[in-house]
Amino acid sequence: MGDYELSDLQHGKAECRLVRVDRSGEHHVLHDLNVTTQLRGDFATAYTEGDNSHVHATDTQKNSVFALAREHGVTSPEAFLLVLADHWAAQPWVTGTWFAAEQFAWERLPANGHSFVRSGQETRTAWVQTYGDDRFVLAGLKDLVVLKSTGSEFHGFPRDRFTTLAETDDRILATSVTATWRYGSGQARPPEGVDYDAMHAAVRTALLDAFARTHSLALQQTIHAMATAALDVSPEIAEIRIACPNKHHFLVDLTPFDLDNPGEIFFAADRPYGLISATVSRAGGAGEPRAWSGIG
Ligand SMILES: O=c1[nH]c(=O)c2[nH]c(=O)[nH]c2[nH]1
Repeated sequence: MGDYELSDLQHGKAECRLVRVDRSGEHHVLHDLNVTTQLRGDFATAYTEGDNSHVHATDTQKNSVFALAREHGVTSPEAFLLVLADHWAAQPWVTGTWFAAEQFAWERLPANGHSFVRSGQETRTAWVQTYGDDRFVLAGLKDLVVLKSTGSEFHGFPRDRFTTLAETDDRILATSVTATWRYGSGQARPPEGVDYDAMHAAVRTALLDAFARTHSLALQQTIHAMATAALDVSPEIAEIRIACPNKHHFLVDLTPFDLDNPGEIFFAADRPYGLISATVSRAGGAGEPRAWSGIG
């Protein structure tokens, strides 16, 4: 047998679907989460020898999601993941943890205080990672689909023998935003007292506003404008990553039908699509690659 090294081991329960009904007020409040747990630590002998004496069963981890939700409630996904992190980081053989949550939005129906309709196309996301006593909190959203029907140009790109794309000074710009930002200010700890719900709402608004207001010369420029608008929301946001597919809309040639097409009829292609991303951080701020480890 060769000489091999084992690394990057982690285990946990993926996609625990947790719904919590808060009945404390006059109207019920729903939190609908998809929670993933992962533990890192001294678990090598489970892999090399099948010795499970250090393995916190993924079933136990799943149970902790539901029981800790009952004990601590769920205010925001970030706060709930911090509860899980504090619990698991303190267990034997655990040197690090990684928790992720997707949150689906529900809106109360007017008829009464306990009927809901799923609202919002996008999903709110959150991650907490621990390395010993260090804590990192990331928040974000995905599948935020936006479109502007003018105010977008694309020209000045290099032309070579493979280039066929026409330059345009008026096109549809459409994308599905994935944005992830890190709360922090230098120390490997999230800032104290962050209102994660309010902050999330403010960043979402800033992203949408920047998308709408930026007269775009490239999706790249729009991404940069959205990222800087998000950082402008609060000094508690240290860095943000944005990834956007360019959902191409091609003007259809209607001349075979003796029709003009003054920017009215488009073919919405679903693939291939451009895929454009960037991270924007505060100048001089320490990047924290550990906070992003494992996050796509
Ligand atoms: O905004 C754009 N950025 C690109 O990099 C690109 N490439 C492309 O073909 N169309 C576009 N549009």
